[in-house]
Amino acid sequence: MTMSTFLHQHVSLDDLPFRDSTHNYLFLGGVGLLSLLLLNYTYLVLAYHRAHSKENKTNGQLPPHYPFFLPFFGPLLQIWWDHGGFAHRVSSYAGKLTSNRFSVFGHTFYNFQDRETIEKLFKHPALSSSINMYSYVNSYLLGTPNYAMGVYRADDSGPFPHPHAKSSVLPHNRIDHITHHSVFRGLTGPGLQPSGLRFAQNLHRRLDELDIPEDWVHKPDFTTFFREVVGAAALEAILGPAMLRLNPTFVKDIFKFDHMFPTFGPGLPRFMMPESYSFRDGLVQQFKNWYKHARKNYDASQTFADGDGDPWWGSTMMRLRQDSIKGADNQDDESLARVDLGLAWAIIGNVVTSSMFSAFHVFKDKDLLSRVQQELTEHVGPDGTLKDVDPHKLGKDATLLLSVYAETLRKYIKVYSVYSTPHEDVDLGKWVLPKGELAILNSDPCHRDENFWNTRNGRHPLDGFWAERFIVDPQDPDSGPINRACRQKALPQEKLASGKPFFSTEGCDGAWIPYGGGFSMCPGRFLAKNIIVYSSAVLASKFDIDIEPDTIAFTKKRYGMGVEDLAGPIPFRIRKRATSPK
Ligand code: HEM
Repeated sequence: MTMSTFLHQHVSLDDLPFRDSTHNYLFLGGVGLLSLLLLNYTYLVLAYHRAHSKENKTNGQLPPHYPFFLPFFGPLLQIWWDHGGFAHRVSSYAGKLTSNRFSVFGHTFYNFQDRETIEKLFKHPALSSSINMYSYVNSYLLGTPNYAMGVYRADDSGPFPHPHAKSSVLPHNRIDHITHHSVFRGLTGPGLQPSGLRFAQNLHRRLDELDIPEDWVHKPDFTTFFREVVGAAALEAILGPAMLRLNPTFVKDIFKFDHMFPTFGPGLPRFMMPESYSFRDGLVQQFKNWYKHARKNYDASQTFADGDGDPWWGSTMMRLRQDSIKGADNQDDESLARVDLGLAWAIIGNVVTSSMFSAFHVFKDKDLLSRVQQELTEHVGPDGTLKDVDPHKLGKDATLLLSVYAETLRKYIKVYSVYSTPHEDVDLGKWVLPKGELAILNSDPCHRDENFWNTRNGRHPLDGFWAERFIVDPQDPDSGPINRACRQKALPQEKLASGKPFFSTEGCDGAWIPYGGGFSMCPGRFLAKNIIVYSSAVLASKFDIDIEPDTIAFTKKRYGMGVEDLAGPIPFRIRKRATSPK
């Protein structure tokens, strides 16, 4: 029976709201579609609850499908409207973090958020590669040309020195391993301590150049101050002075790029965002200019005394990437400049604003500030100066500043990390991740898990900032980051025996995850910690700072990429401390 016959037999047109039949057909079609959608949605909701009711009874299940009213578009509207709210809904069930999957435009995402699963996921060797994420970032966000993307898309050999047994990728095309090896060497291996020391020198030099007087000076924006001082010092520590000298607008440009970064996410073509595309091309050109110059001038004899840096390539890591990455098929200056742009973004993308927030909280709370200053005096001695302190050492010893650092990342880092399994299904205990599927996890719901974190019975809510959250006081059983019921790991005996309060993230493995986790965990995490702790330390010891606003507003435009975008400037005033060390 056609729609028309059905209408004539069962429905009088007078019952319908429109005079002409076309509109009435459309109206009825709409009602029919809506009913189908409602029926489908009711079924999905029931299936969802049913799946969660068995959640703790069986192992190896597929995570339940999170129900959406519009099947194909999934959560798009919710993400657009309130990404953070959606992330929390899709990550919990009956007040507890859990795992769910959802689909957008036919792509399924396995959203793993319960702690036990996250811990298993981080340890599973089949999930060690971030090559999928890498491919997406390189092509969509950085604009790496298609001819060069082939090796990224084809590499299923994994990040380890030995390729996966089922992979046939040639050694020189093992781009996953090649890139990881280079950043591990530069950021977690022999390059780490020298980079930190170069950062410290650059930071002191840049602050000295500002020549801040002993009388108050007003500045329009604390974030811009951090970009120009901490951001530039960090970039120079890795890319070196020549890059910044040759491209005087580079520091400003990379932060502008950071701001526009999310707009490249959906992969819109050039004609829809020509200005952003050509701005990004301009940045890539800055890298290419630098390569030419560094190749011409580099001389191994000029390597710095730290054994890692040099005046042209900045660090051994940047120099070695020239050969290792370009050794893979179809790589050239253009493609290398794109991935180096990505690395430069990674250097500043989160650490600069996180450093700013760490300092923001230290200076906003006068009591905290004086305890930080006291801690620093104990480190450097009454006549000492932070110029003599290795950031790597401070990043291990400064208990209070370390706790401020960890709490800053807990509160402000809202980041997705992505995992995939190209060769096999992965057993994660309660849940399973099928071969070829994409797992995601989001730090935000974990960082605000009321069931896990210590809030001292609600006195230090997770939306707030508690500078001491990550300090364990052996004399106080209620101290430390984890609430009593969730503490599973024993704390280091020698630290407890010392009787002195100490910094700890012990036992927070699947809960404090600002850097992702597992093998593909952020390799810049140690440098990031040292930068954040050292920046607050230097400012607290050298300057008085009054920050105007008490709270900070965000745009919500880059939820899931780390620190969110600030909605406006943070005016402040600054002066040199009368007792400031040199
Ligand atoms: C607060 C600061 C930072 C945060 C929150 C952060 C977070 C992250 C996260 C979540 C990832 C993805 C990890 C994964 O896929 O599991 C990542 C990757 C990466 N980060 Fe960081 N990061 C920070 C600072 C830095 C710094 C300072 C550097 C460099 C000096 C850096 C270099 C990198 C690199 C190179 C990657 C890609 C690693 C790969 O090859 O897969 N990060 N970061």
